[in-house]
Amino acid sequence: MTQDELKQATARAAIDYVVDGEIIGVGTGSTANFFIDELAKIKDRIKGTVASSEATAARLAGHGIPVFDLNDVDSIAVYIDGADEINAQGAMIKGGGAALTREKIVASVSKQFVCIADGSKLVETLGKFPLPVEVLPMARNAVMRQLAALGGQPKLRTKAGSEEAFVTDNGGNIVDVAGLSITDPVALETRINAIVGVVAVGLFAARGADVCLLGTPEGVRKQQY
Ligand SMILES: O=C[C@H](O)[C@H](O)[C@H](O)COP(=O)(O)O
Repeated sequence: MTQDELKQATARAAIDYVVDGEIIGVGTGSTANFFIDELAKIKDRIKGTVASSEATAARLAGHGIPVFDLNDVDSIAVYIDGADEINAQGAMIKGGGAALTREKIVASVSKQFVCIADGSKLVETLGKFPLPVEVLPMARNAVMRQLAALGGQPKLRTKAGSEEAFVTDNGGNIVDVAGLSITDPVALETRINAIVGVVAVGLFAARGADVCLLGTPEGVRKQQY
């Protein structure tokens, strides 16, 4: 099976977690896109969605699925999203697609977090994938110095094929921190959150996944935390 087929299988399995008549939180990225396409097939069963990025909102709307502003919603039954890495405890690195801040907000108000990922995302220790951190543009160099002091190698994310800083949906920049071996994800998340100028860190550990649906050649493996 190709990686895309594994992503599609896990996205399909996530439909079992959709709660009828409720609002569903929807993540960002290639795996989340497969989920959106599956959700479109049962769109009449749900009240609507809250999107974690402009790209996700556009794809949902393209399928005719209602997208609500988070401020107009009281509760979200379940949040379904991919990950760049996930460990055996359900802690994740996210933000490869630069959507980490809105993803974290939507996840934080959702009753359940279902991570959908192909098997390559399961790791023993988080950190091989450079850790994305969203920063306010005026603070990026100051924040990068502090991230270097934590032992990582921070690098400003640039627009594809350009030297210009990449700009998120929120007007922020992204710093990717390589070289971290994250043995205590909750502690590092707390430490980076405390740096002034950081908008959000792509460590989802204090609020990790409740369930992971991992696509493997032997089928979709379910892990509950
Ligand atoms: O910002 C992007 C998100 O955190 C994604 O969930 C993450 O990058 C995984 O994306 P993909 O499903 O494309 O591997």
